[in-house]
Amino acid sequence: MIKRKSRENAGVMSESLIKSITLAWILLVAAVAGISAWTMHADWNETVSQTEETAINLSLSQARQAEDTFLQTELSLRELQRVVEGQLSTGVDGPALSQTMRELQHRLPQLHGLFYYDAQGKWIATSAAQTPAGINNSDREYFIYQRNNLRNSIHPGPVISSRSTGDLVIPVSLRVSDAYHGFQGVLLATIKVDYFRRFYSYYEMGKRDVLVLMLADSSVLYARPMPDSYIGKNLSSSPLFSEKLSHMSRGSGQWTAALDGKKRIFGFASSDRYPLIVAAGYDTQDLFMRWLKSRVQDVALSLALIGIIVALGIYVMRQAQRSLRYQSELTSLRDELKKANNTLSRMAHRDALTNLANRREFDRYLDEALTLARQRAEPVALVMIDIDFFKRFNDTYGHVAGDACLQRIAYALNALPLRSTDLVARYGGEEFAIILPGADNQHAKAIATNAAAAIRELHIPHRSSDLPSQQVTLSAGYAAQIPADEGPTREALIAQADRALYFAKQSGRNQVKGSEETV
Ligand SMILES: Nc1nc2c(ncn2[C@@H]2O[C@H](COP(=O)(O)OP(=O)(O)OP(=O)(O)O)[C@@H](O)[C@H]2O)c(=O)[nH]1
Repeated sequence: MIKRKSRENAGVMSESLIKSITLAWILLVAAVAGISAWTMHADWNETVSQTEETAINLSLSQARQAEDTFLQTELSLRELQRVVEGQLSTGVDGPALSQTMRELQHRLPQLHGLFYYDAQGKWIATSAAQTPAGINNSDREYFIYQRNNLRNSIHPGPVISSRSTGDLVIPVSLRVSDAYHGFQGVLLATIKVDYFRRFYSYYEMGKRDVLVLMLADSSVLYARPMPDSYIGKNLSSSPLFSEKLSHMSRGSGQWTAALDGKKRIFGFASSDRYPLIVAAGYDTQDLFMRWLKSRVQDVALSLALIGIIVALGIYVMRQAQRSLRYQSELTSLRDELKKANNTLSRMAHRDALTNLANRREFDRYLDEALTLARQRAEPVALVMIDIDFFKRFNDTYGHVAGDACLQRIAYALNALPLRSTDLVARYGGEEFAIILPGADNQHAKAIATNAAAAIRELHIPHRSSDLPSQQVTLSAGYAAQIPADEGPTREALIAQADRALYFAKQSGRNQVKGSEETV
């Protein structure tokens, strides 16, 4: 029972230890994985914000560059406007104006051409080598815009294909008015889309990164590295126009480009002077792959660390299981040893047949009782008991029955109403003894008489007994002494009780005699 309990305890302990190790292990792996993931996440966020910063800076510089390009163009147009408006009353000198235009164009590499159309859209002057005949430009967007708009401001329009050369150009127009603000035609400068194409090609960008120049109405003027088919595309569905530009002139963010449906990290800037916007977008997937490549070492280190922890955890777990197994085996070995010790100790002090104290224990206990009695000046009594005609019982009923009879007698003696300090022992063979510390003759006689009666009450048949009851009986002799300093010794007390027993036998058996009767 005790053994099972201690095994159960060991089992519960080992289970909780394994649970603790597993929990600590999982927590450690989770902590390392969490810290690594958090570090990577923070690093990626830092990369994104740096990229946004770069995108804003690129957009700003390109917006400034576009602004300069348009400003130079505006200054040229203003100069031409002054000349044309000064000649309106006398009639515009087309060839001279064309010459001025050629000189101006020569100074500005972005210019594709300069033109003046009168109020009906007829070509009056151009920087081109010759004025094409029969072409009318009154249907162009810029012409209609300037005719209907009294504001004296330049108007960059959506990209068109030049009617003179077929090139893609950005038209920048300025109204010509007379003194009464009457419409007197349109001055037009066309800026080569190729100018921006060449300029944007100087920047090192990824294959899927974009740099886009747009008008404020969201139409594309040029988008690098997209083909020309993207020019003129309307991007009003982009978050750039639907959210960002409504409350900021420059900024950044991540969104899916309306241009081609790819997710990018954007920076954007709009011109303060002209309705122009530049956006630089870095492909999120490309950036992530580049970032991941640069972090391969960190990822490998984190994975290696987690691997080491997992391996260590498995090793510790195995060691713990092994030592727990050893511990459990040791516990059960200890239990078995304890049990064996108990058995040995019982065997050393107990009689194997009757389980009463044996002769060795009898001697020890009687010595102890005598020493104690000597110290306290109290008496010690001893009752010696011998079964009557037991040889005959064995002869009659056999040795096995004799053993059983002795066991029943021992049980009955042990069941007598005795004090906790009294001791019943098997003295030897069919002889028993009762040590009664603190008992006088009277007490000892009572116990001996009770013992005789108890055996009689067992009614064990004994047909070869000389006694008329033909049942097993006992004879008992008792002696009580207050031990003096020099005696009595154990042997003396035993001898006294033995003499009384001999007297009881002599007196016919089945009776109790005291040592006082033998004197
Ligand atoms: N069955 C059995 N018999 C035992 C045991 N120990 C001693 N005896 C027997 O007890 C008998 C004792 O016989 P005796 O000493 O002659 O005494 P008795 O026959 O009882 O005669 P009285 O004492 O004079 O009445 C012997 O025959 C022993 O063999 C035992 O452990 N088991």
